[in-house]
Amino acid sequence: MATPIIAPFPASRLRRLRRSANIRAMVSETNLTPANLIWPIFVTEVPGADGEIASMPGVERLTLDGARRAAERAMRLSIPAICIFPHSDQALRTEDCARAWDPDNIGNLAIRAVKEVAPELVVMTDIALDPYNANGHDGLVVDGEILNDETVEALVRMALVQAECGADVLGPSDMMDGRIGALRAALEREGHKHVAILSYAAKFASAFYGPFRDAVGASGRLVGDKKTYQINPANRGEAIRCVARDLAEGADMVMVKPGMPYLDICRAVKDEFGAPTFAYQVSGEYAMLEGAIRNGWLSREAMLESLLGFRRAGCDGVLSYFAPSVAEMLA
Ligand SMILES: NCc1[nH]cc(CCC(=O)O)c1CC(=O)O
Repeated sequence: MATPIIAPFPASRLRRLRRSANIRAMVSETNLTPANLIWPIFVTEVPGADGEIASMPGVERLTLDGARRAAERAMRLSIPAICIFPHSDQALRTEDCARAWDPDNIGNLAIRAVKEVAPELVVMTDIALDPYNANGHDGLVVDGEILNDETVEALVRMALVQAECGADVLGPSDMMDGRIGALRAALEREGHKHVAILSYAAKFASAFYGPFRDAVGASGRLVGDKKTYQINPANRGEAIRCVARDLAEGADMVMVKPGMPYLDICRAVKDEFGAPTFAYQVSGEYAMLEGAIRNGWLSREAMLESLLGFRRAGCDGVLSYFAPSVAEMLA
């Protein structure tokens, strides 16, 4: 950035350009539009499990019909993309995670349902085994170890089925090594060369995922933690290396996750690589803002301000549970 020349006071009065809404609009450096939003939704196959998620007030698990309505709502609000997260039957979660590549699992049914009603809407998916895993981990667990290479093979099977069902963008959120290269090669080989990969490249081992694990029914199951595969929140250099690696393996877009406590990483990633960069304002960030808003401790402006912060930090877009309410506010 060029160093701005500032005349000494009173020649320079920075308040001149803050005097009215229109003059502020003229010099606004960043903006937030619905095009910057990706809306994550939860879809359940369990009768009676639809409805509000206690730790995410205002966010619901949807039925397939609810997912169709959400897709139509996204289109009406000019939100370009939704991201589908499955809530599967607990009784069908196994150690081999075989349902992850079942074409009729709830995530895949939801992809097809959404594409039926909104073929233009970009459908993003999650690639990780946790929604179908008996022990809540993103990878296969044998004798307490999260296996890397075997998990990558399972993720490839899962991804190909999602692509077959019509997914436009795959979101590997598992943090295994080598998965981007393996996914990209398999997609090319199997006739899905146009399917994009938005890698959860800099995904930290965070306490802010708690409400999400409630939403997908993984909270009570998770044995231990995810620190052997997700990044230590103390590490910035490692996050940059992860992004470099995933881009080199063929990721089309990259993500930083969580969002608000990691805006320095967003800025560094955008400056370093210039690739399409997204942040995930995760469930815990949503819960703390929405909780405070519902208690009257914060105004809804806080939600807009938080999202603008991602834009200022260099993000092209944000996955946010606030997406539909923000798009409504912006309309
Ligand atoms: N594959 C797991 C996954 N995919 C997205 C999220 C979190 C999203 C959120 O908190 O909103 C997680 C949770 C985790 O890693 O435990």
